[in-house]
Amino acid sequence: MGYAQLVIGPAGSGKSTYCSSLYQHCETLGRSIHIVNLDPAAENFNYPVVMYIRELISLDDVMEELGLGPNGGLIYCMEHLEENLDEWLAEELDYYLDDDYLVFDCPGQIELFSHVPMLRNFVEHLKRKNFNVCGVYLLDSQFIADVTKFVSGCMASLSAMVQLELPHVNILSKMDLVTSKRDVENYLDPEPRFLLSELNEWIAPWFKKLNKSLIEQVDEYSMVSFIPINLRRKAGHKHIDCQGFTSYITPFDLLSGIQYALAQIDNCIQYGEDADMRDFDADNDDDA
Ligand SMILES: Nc1nc2c(ncn2[C@@H]2O[C@H](COP(=O)(O)OP(=O)(O)OP(=O)(O)O)[C@@H](O)[C@H]2O)c(=O)[nH]1
Ligand SMILES: [Mg+2]
Repeated sequence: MGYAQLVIGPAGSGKSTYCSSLYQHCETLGRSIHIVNLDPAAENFNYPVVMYIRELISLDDVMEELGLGPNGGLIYCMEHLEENLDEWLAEELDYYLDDDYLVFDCPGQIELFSHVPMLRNFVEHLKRKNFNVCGVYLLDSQFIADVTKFVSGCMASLSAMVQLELPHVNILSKMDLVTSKRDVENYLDPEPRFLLSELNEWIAPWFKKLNKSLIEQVDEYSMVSFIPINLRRKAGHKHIDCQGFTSYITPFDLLSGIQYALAQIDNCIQYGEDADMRDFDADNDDDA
């Protein structure tokens, strides 16, 4: 049994930064994770990779040789990955099976996980290879600055969840950029009624029915809850909250977000439980 996180989310939402922070966090814990970069446009990232899609195909080559634009080129690269799943990925994955933990850093074009089928087929492939996979959706904290943005962010996350059919964890990234404590409290685990009344304040009255059904959708899937993380601020930096209180960021503050997110994700894919069960079975065998 293998374990995997599929790290997705809109362009610039902090996916690659999350992957590198997760790598560092696991390194300090002495826990092994392997990162795979699936972005054919990415030239620089701050983590070691075990697989890198540019070894298979690169966006620059595709754009140059086929005369495609960046988004058409990306779709072409992902289709190429899909066609080569059996050769490239399966061959590489064979090294990473038992109890291995892979983290896939994906490109930020949301069509890849909202309606085009490549990532879904990719996930199916991982499942067939006996991987437990969790979708980790990153949303930039600027989405909570205004309720209309927030609802659109939720809908994009929801469409990824429906399309990929995976256990799903939402992360609100770049929390250091949020200055209003009220926003944080209202949006991390928001009440549908709160969202609806805020939306109705913003949008013309004839959209009320639409607002209601949007919020009902979000509520029905009970996915509107976000784990906040801040990967930018350095320990020791001064933080002044909205009420004017000054505090200093401790290394623990920085760690706690990613630690909590990892625990939630591990729980979704039952990481650790299988090992516990094996230990339990082994103990029972010894007793017998
Ligand atoms: N302030 C702040 N900036 C962050 C944080 N996390 C990421 N960033 C910045 O956000 C920008 C985008 O981060 P990336 O990690 O490259 O985002 P991405 O989702 O991988 O982007 P694409 O792969 O291009 O879609 C970079 O300038 C990061 O330094 C954070 O917690 N706080
Ligand atoms: Mg990236």
